[in-house]
Amino acid sequence: MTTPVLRVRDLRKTFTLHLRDSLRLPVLQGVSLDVAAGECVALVGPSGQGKSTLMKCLHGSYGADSGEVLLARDNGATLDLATATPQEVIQVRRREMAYVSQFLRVVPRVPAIDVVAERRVDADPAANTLDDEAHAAALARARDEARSLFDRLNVPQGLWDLPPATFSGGEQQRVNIARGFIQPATLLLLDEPTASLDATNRRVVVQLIEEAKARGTAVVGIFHDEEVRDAVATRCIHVRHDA
Ligand SMILES: Nc1ncnc2c1ncn2[C@@H]1O[C@H](COP(=O)(O)OP(=O)(O)OP(=O)(O)O)[C@@H](O)[C@H]1O
Repeated sequence: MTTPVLRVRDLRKTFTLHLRDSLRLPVLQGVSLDVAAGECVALVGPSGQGKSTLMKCLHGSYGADSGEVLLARDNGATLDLATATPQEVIQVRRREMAYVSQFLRVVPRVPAIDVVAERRVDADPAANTLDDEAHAAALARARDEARSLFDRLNVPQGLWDLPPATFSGGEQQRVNIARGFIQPATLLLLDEPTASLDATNRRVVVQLIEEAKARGTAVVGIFHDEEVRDAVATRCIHVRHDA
């Protein structure tokens, strides 16, 4: 078997509720899992058991009390996201790790097309030189790719050049999905990517996930929609407080 892209070892995470006499809430109590290239692991379990908390640990947003979150990097090194520095986390997020949350973090005044294209430009070495022409060419390429994703996700063309702040929930979610998928990643984290979508667009997202798996991306997701989960998951992992 090839080395997994992601190895989680005995991960423990406790929240301390400072407004409630420092009450300690142990959420992850020894989670271990491996995810290989091309696999899609679905996190399942009742509400409040720690699925989103685990995703945030995998994304390097939360540290842990103990345990490891080992990501195999493109350069052959391994990074422990549980103890990585903010700079290391930012670096792997640029090219190797993508996260699609349920909600879009909207940047005021940036048009939808650039919310998506920027993610690609940030990851493109050709765009990050002092050469203005190379940067402009990379931006033009990224915008073309963003347009084709918007097309597939049925985002109305009239919205492409508008900032997404006023878009509907489903429209914002599709911008978020396009942003998450435009840059091929080693590890793709999906937190309810189809929550606000209609059946047609759910099918497009299923196709995008299948294409990512076929490229060798390791996918971890929370999918409350069982039809989507059944279509994409190669395995389910139960997340429970007493795991
Ligand atoms: N930042 C936080 N501070 C304190 N407690 C938190 C924090 N985030 C989550 N929790 C608590 O941790 C527990 C797990 O929450 P989490 O959101 O990970 O569950 P979940 O399994 O994703 O739930 P759902 O399926 O409802 O989204 C819950 O009891 C929640 O109240």
